[in-house]
Amino acid sequence: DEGKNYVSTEMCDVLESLSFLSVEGKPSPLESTVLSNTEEQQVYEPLKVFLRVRPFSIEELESHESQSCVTIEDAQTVILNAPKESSAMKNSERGIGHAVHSFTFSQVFGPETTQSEFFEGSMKDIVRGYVNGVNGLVFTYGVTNAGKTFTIQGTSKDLGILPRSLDVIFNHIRGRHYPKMNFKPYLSNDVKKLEDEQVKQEEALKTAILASLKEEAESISNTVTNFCDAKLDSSSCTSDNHPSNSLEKNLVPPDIQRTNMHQRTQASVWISFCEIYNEYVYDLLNILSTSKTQRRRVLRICEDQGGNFYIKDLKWINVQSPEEACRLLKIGNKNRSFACTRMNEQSSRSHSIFSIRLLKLTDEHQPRVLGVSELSFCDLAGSERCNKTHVFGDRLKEAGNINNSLHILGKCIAALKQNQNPKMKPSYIPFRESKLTRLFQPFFCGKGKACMIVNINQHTSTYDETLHVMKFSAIAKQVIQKILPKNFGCFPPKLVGGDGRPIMHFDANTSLDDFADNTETSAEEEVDITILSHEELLKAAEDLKEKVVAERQSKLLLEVKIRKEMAEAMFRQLLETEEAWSNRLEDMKDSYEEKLESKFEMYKEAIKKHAYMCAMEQIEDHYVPIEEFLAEQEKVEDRERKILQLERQLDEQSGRLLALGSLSLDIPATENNVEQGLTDSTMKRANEGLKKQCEEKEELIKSLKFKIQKLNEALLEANEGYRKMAEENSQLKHTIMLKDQEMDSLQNWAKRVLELEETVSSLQRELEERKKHFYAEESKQQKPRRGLLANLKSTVASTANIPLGKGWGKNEEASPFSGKLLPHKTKE
Ligand SMILES: Nc1ncnc2c1ncn2[C@@H]1O[C@H](COP(=O)(O)OP(=O)(O)OP(=O)(O)O)[C@@H](O)[C@H]1O
Repeated sequence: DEGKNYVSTEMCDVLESLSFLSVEGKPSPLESTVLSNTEEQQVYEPLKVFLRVRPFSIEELESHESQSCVTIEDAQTVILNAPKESSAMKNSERGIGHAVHSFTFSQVFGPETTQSEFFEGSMKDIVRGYVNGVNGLVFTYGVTNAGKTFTIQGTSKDLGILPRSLDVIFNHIRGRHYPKMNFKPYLSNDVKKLEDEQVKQEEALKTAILASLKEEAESISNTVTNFCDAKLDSSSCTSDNHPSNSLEKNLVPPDIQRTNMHQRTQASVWISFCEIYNEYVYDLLNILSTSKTQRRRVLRICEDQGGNFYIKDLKWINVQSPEEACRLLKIGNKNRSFACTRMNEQSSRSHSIFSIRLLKLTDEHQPRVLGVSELSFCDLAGSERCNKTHVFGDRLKEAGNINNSLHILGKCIAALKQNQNPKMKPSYIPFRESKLTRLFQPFFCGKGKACMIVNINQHTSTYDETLHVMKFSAIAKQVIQKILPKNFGCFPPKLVGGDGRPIMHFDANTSLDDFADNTETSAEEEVDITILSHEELLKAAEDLKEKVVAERQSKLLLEVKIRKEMAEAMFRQLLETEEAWSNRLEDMKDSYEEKLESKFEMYKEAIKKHAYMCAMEQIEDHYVPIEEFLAEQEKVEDRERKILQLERQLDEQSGRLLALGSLSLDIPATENNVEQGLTDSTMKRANEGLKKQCEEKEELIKSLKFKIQKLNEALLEANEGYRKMAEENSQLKHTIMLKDQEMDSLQNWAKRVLELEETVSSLQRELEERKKHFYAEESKQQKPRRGLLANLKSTVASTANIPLGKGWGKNEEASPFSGKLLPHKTKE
């Protein structure tokens, strides 16, 4: 199945034959066809894992180290035999694991392999891909003293893969080397065009860095010359005068070399060298002052828009020859050891990364950038584990960090392996969990080609660690890499000016937005305190204390401010709540008052009615019929009229008497006396009658007033009664409300109970069905049984008229056989 993913070997060859440095900005017709389909651009191939077994040193041979641990079976296979004292052997004796393990690799290089053989056998693809524009990563993995640094850097007499690769690269670009420094690598894959002033700064920086190793410059150039001389002597050399040419010829296909001669492209080579120590990144090309108080600057890992990580502010130095590059390597090593000496550590305690960036430019008056490719060599720290090394303090911290980053590398590789299996659930690849894996990420995500070199020694004392390394590499070997072969075709570099702003667009799709500020993964400046002296640490502690105090104060102020704001907010909320409640209270009061008033009116009416009824009852006792009253009234009126008439008559009579006064005094006087006597007596009677009636009426009025007073008192009493009733009424309402709430909750519970009952009944039904199904299955299975037990069971079942399965499952006590049969069934 994996084979389906691979583009055929021919396709790989075609892709690789498209030289990164041989085209003039436009893809060749062949390239166009290859790149027209995105699927076709991708090449899938397994991660190359090479094993290199270190030879025993003279001392080791003299101390009679056991030589039976590692056996090279063939060019791909190696066998590990656990020595007696190893944990692997002890475990295998206890039945855990095996004492012998076989591992396969892309290629196994035995102890007798020379540096040159190893380079040719392992680096061909990577360097060829690199000069063709494919990014490359080579990392060495193994325990301390296994030969990792020897493999990458080598010695001055026996150069490792790094100086050899440099030599091949420079030979490849010979005659087309871009002499200026005005195009510089920028961010992860971009190029910055420098102003003249910046170019001068670059040159000054380079001179300063190289000057720091001036005294050793001679020996470096000797080293490279030695290497060339060595190559001249080697059997692999051809008659070519330049030894490196022969090496290049072996690596770069002849057709590419031919093509290159006629192409007008140029290349600019830039170098960086850094280390990751205790999860801090340091630039090894920084000029370190001799002052012990100077701290090394910690660099940050940032992420560009494409999600690629790069080291911010890492120095990239332009090199014009492999000698210069080797000098920078030496300076980096010196800086590393200088820092290490100050920290009293060994070189293997950090991961070092040496990178070479190749910028492809057009050969014009004003060159354009065609592509960027990067080749990185990573010398990983020794992979031994803390428990084995018995370390404490700083060493334990180092070991922890190393183990952690290697562990995360292992996790990433395991996740990559798992993700390429379509049957398995894709898992998260924890690239971001360590600085090392962050920097490795692009190489495992199609943006480069990685290759792993596993270094082992044959020591019995480190057998368990070596076995661990081998197991790790066995997983790594199964990882399939997806490679997008044309770096500049897939990830076109952006060109920015000295100020970091874009100055040229390489294609129509590139916009200014693409140059937005990159995201930094860590916000704070990191400082590695492990490199400080006691006094410095005390000072740093004091500074930190002050910072803590200041921080606490600011936090306190902030807290006070927040609390104040919260209190204000709460107060506002309380006021609002209070207002809302008072409004509600007012509304309630109004509504109750309305209700009370209406009730009060009702009761008033009722009381009025009642009072009227009572009054009517009382009035009945003194009832005077209206007709009688009217008749009496008429009588009174009649009498009043009569009185008036009599008074008028009296007036007339008196007038007449006055007129007759003079005529006859005697007679009229007598007549007058008689008439007056008559009138007086009549009036007296009438007055008496009237007085009597008036007295009677007054008495009636009095009694009526008294009744009204009584009625008023009754009304007051009724009011009081009404008030009490209203109070009772509100209490009753409150009680009813509480009861309603209880009722609601009871109803909810009842609903829940009903639901649960339904669930239980459905589960019971399901259980019943399953039981039936199970019994049916069981009886089917039992049918073909022939034998005493089967007959016995069927007999018992038929006799007891109980299904056999049920008898076992439910009626164990009822069946005499059940006790014996049940355990048998459970076993089945
Ligand atoms: N293939 C080899 N042939 C000869 N000598 C070797 C070989 N490999 C390693 N050595 C020697 O073994 C010693 C340890 O090698 P080296 O320093 O490269 O180990 P290392 O794995 O890088 O250790 P560390 O992790 O501590 O840096 C060195 O003296 C080196 O010269």
